[in-house]
Amino acid sequence: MQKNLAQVLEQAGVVPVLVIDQVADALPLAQALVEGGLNVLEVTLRTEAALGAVEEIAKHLPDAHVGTGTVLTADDVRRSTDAGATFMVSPGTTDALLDAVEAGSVPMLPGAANPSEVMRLLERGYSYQKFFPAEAAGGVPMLKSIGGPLGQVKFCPTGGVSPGNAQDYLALKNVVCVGGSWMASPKLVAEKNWAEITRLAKEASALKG
Ligand SMILES: O=C(O)C(=O)C[C@H](O)[C@H](O)COP(=O)(O)O
Repeated sequence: MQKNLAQVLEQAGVVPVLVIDQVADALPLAQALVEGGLNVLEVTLRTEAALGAVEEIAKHLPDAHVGTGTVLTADDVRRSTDAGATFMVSPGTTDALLDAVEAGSVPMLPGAANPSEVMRLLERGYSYQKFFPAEAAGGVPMLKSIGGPLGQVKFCPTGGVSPGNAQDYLALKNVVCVGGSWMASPKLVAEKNWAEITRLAKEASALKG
């Protein structure tokens, strides 16, 4: 169920988490990130422009894997699928959300923040999970501890991940990639500073090692 997603995440390294306010920014932003070596992009469904942005990237940038983030409901699953998202990411998990995902065709990276949530997702077959909010929920020590009894689960920690701590996460055996917004901050996007976004993306992509 998460098979194709696993391959995408294994090569991602760092996944930019994007908040896009204007559809017109989607393509230049995605191009800037891909040029910097980051080709797995999560567009959060937090703005009116998000689905249009996903459509644009999916249609015009075949080198990128574009997914949706902040997927909370069955309706978000349907809208993500219609827009051409190749994966979805949620901050946490509900049964209604998982039911909708499993009835559909687009793989999900569901969110968990503690061992019980991790176990519940594992029971339903999700061995790749987002660890959110990573820093606030215990960061590197928490993931190391979870990796003892639940070593078969691989995580994409997101939330508070930065250039200063990304490598510590990526060095863990149970971390497949990390997510973060630092290389495409709302300020840089508003300024259309694509060159700086590419520079930060290059730095981030060098962290994969
Ligand atoms: O929107 C979602 O679905 C989320 O899960 C939240 C994002 O992953 C974080 O907001 C990114 O965190 P920062 O890198 O600390 O900005």
